[in-house]
Amino acid sequence: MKKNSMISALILAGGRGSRMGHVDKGLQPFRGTTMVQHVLERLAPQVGNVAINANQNLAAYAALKVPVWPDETTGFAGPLAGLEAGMRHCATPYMLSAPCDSPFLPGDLAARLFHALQSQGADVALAVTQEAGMRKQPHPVFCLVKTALLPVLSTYLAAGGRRVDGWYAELIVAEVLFDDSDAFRNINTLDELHSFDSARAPRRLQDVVSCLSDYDPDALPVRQAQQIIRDFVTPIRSVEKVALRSALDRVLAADIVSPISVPAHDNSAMDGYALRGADLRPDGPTTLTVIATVYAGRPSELVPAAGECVRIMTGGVMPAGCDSVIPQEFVANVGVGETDISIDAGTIRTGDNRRFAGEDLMAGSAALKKGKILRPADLGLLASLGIAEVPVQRRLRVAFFSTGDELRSIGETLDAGCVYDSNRYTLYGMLTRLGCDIVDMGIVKDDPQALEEALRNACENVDAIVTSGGVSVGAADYTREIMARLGDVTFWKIGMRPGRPLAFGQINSNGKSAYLFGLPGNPVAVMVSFYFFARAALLAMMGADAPLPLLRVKSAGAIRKKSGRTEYQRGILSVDADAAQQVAITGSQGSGILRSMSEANCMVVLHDEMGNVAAGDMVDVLMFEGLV
Ligand SMILES: Nc1nc2c(c(=O)[nH]1)N[C@H]1C(S)=C(S)[C@@H](COP(=O)(O)OP(=O)(O)OC[C@H]3O[C@@H](n4cnc5c(N)ncnc54)[C@H](O)[C@@H]3O)O[C@H]1N2
Ligand code: MOO
Ligand SMILES: [Mg+2]
Repeated sequence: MKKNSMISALILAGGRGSRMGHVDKGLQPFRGTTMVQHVLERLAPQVGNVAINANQNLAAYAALKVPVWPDETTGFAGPLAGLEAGMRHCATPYMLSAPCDSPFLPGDLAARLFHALQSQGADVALAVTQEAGMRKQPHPVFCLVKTALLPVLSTYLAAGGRRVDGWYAELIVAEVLFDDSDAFRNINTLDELHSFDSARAPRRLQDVVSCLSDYDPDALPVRQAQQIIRDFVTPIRSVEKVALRSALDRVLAADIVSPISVPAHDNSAMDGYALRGADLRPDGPTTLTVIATVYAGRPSELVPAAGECVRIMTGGVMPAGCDSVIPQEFVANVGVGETDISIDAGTIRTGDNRRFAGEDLMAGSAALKKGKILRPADLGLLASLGIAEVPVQRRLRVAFFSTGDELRSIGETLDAGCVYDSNRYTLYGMLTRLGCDIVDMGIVKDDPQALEEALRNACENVDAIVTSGGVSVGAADYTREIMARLGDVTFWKIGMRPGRPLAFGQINSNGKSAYLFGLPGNPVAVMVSFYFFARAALLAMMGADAPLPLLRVKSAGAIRKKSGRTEYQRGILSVDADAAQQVAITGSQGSGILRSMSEANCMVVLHDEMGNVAAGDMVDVLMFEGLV
């Protein structure tokens, strides 16, 4: 991100911190340093210089080696007094402000506000965010103002004005929509501070790994790699409300408690006659008089007396006193005008064909749990509760690219020795099906500068990055070197086939960070590593709870397998002559044979301890497709 030397930044740290128990917010410890230091580190690369507005503990702020300016209007007059102090000392034509309790602010805040201010001829540009289905949320203290407005601000303050939006009402304001509302989160209470600190604390991989007694990055068992990844990633915390249909395949962000009982009344499960079970004679036919008809949606006030019944349709509300329904095909209509019915002894028992109020969902009970991925049945269930909008996790943003000089995109000439890039298409498919917002960054050459640029660019814009290629030990594989330089990334050789090399960690650029999955280049290896490492991690980041069930199936033939490593063989599950399920592997299992994946409908998971498999042995299988 380029610095804009026409802008000075001012960190607003002048408040009383009353919601934090009157502590100085900016100086609160946060992730190894202080809140204000985080804000400073995010702003410094964007602007010419940074200063702080503070009214207490001035020496502690001055220790950050930036100028500290207290309010000139007395009595903790709020953020406008801070802006006034900042503008009075500001030597540049523009001043950017941000509060000291917003440690996640965007790396492009200055650039985007500046662009909007200039292009719209505005006095002030401020950040706004909008979550789907919600109203726009302005963030008035994340603003860029023209320093020349100082006299206007001083006049407003002198007249007793204190509200930031009140002052803006006198100005031309440009609003800039940022799509990451997480970035503007401010931390108001000590509780929030502590929960952020522990929940999103950037742990080092070293700390996670040190919990394992027998860690060997060059011979890491699959289960250990999965555990390290699971322990390292943390869920995103941004929630949005969406209309029910848009919630399909999204991750539910809060428990849903049933506001009503479904069904709301006892009702009939059959078209037939509602009756009192006590009227049924055990020793001979029962004759009952039909006194009315009840249709679904049209409850009746009638209360049948002994010896009476009511014709009822499926879903019709059970009349008071009735507890059983006889389907109409089991009765004989008798009597004059067929007003009576006759039921043979033993045809039904008391309570048959009656559906109870709340038997599907009881008012006040948990209908759906947070973390569930909403499938068609869940949409229906929510609809049955009359719920029109659902809180879901915001979509995870994932960038991906392929690395390698030998790669060509489809549409390009396939030069000698080159291959078409297929990994970007398998990754596109897998990420899309997982419900991620994807950014396809194309092919990146085996060139250190291009790789660094691509990784930094991705890091500043997404939650996670998936790359393919360059993670083994080849001479042109710069990927490892650059990844390691940009953050906390580890390189493993995992005890598995295919997919042995894997890079995993977190990289940083301009105050932003993103998780990184450096998958191996071989076309089958990239898919297998995605399914068995990246998938679970991305789901965990989405806050989703979606374990994969393994089926146990008979192997149709013998399979060669080395013990001491996990092998993921591509298989076809079918039924044999006795209608029993069996699985056969799909011919050549090389890591470059993508056909083996395409022909397969499942993966045979052969665990570490297993050796060769004989025909008829039971093996674990993971199906590629679900029902929908
Ligand atoms: N001396 C060693 N060599 C290799 C080892 C090893 O341990 N020691 N591991 C092998 C294994 S296992 C794998 S898997 C690969 C992984 O290699 P890289 O991640 O470095 O990937 P590349 O070298 O860039 O490419 C490998 C292979 O895959 C083709 N490829 C790459 N990207 C794509 C793409 N987007 N679309 C289609 N095909 C792609 C590439 O052309 C190479 O053929 O390393 C082994 N070597
Ligand atoms: O593990 Mo590599 O994936 O064999 O090609
Ligand atoms: Mg390589």
